[in-house]
Amino acid sequence: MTNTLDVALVQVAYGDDESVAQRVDRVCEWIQDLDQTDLVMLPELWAHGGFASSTWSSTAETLSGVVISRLAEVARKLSTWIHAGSIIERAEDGAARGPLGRGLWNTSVLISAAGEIHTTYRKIHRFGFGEGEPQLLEAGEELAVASLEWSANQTVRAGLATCYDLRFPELFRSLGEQGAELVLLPAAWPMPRVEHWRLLGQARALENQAWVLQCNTAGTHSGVQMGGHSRIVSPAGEVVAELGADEDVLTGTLDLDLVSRVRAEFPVLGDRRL
Ligand SMILES: O=C(O)CCC(=O)C(=O)O
Repeated sequence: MTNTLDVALVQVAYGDDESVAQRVDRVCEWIQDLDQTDLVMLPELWAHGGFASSTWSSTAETLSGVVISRLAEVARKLSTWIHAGSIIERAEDGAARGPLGRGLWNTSVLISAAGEIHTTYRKIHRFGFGEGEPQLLEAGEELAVASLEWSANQTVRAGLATCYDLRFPELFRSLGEQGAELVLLPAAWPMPRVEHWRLLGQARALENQAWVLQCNTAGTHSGVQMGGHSRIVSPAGEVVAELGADEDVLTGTLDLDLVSRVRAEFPVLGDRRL
């Protein structure tokens, strides 16, 4: 039996006039209307706003807040894994607040088909060159590789990375060393650099011989036009499917056995000099 994973990447568009609560309602309804799939994926900070940094501290929530609770409910109802994209995570009362003492992170959350939080990943590389994320958010310090199982003998090891992380190949290499055959990358990547997004997504897939799912944001918010072009890239670095710039859903079926076939046919990873 072949090991396949059906995926739906939800490229959410938003502006400045929709509240977080309205967007959560809209996106949860949208996911429930999708055809049955094994994994639904959302963009980085789709609820809190990728570049809405002036409101992050007021809209931030804990992992048991509204965004994740609502998506967990949907995952349970549909019996589907949901990669929630990321949220601005606020530390629980009394929990460690990180070196800046802010207690806020850009955290990706993978929810199982049973509606449980399965894996979290706090974005390691903060974007903004001293402003925005590095000023307001703590940096993540731990890699995350999750084992997903969606039916008998259907499994994959998936590494988590977020947006700007795409520019740091050593992170992806480390995920591969921990067994990642697939990388899940939600983003709020701007239109002016969309060619970097496309080039680097293919490079990360090709050099690690792993599937890469890039789920970006659409629309314009906080004065920044988002790039869209969510895509599915194969372990051979080929773009299997790609969206345009508008709000849309990208669906596809990943042949997970392709990872071992590509690695056996062209065993470049074995020639590394450490
Ligand atoms: O690296 C880039 O060009 C965009 C990164 C970014 O927008 C982010 O990490 O939020």
